[in-house]
Amino acid sequence: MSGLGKIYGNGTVALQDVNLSINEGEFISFVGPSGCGKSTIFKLIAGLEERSSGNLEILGMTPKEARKQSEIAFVFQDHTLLPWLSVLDNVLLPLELRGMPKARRVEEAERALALVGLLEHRKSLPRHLSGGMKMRVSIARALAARPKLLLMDEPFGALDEITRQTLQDELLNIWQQDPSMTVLFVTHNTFEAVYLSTGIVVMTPRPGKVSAVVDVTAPFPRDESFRTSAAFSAWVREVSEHMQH
Ligand SMILES: Nc1ncnc2c1ncn2[C@@H]1O[C@H](COP(=O)(O)OP(=O)(O)OP(=O)(O)O)[C@@H](O)[C@H]1O
Repeated sequence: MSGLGKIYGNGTVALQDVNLSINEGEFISFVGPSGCGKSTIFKLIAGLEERSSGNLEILGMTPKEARKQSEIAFVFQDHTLLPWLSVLDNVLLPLELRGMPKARRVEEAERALALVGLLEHRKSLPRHLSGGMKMRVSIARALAARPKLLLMDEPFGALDEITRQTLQDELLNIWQQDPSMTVLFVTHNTFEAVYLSTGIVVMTPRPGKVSAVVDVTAPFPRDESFRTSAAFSAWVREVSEHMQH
């Protein structure tokens, strides 16, 4: 992103001069006050909104090209599963829309469900699953097409703390299995950002700009001992301080 700006039709300046370069395979979290433009950045990346100024390139392509080639997938806080379809059919749906042959579709969907530990629930309906399980299905649906870029907008915001931490570990495991997959993650939770990320982008209040990028250089795999370490607290403090300035 260089000089990236977004002014909505009603005149709201959501983003101003955002400059950011993210390497393949990174796990980058975006934190900042409500309304600072985090979701707007995602919408521009996803090609759902047009930028007003500047440049944005994804894997050497425009957002729309990247989306067409199924290089981008999303996970939102609201799991958006179709209630009348089974777990497997929910995961199959986007593959079907892309015209993937049936046998391959089932193979990819089952691979993704196995990654999130839900293969044995493939025939269940969403209403028979817990909140954490629905989120896992939503992650499986995003992973089924093997995206190069995974956009996650506050995916764990509605979950209880224990489930949230379990899913954080599962997500890190999945990400580590594919070194070329880049994850961009929006969260309001500084602890979550530090635990998951290789880097954290701290944004200013509207109009959103990048106020700091904090590298979290702790090695992977990460576990409870990282969460309780002095280094972890120091990174949380650093991010919080940037958020207050
Ligand atoms: N379609 C739209 N039309 C007009 N203004 C919009 C539109 N979408 C977002 N905005 C405004 O742009 C600003 C940035 O919104 P955005 O949703 O990107 O922020 P955010 O950082 O994701 O917020 P939150 O943390 O509350 O989800 C806000 O002031 C919002 O009201």
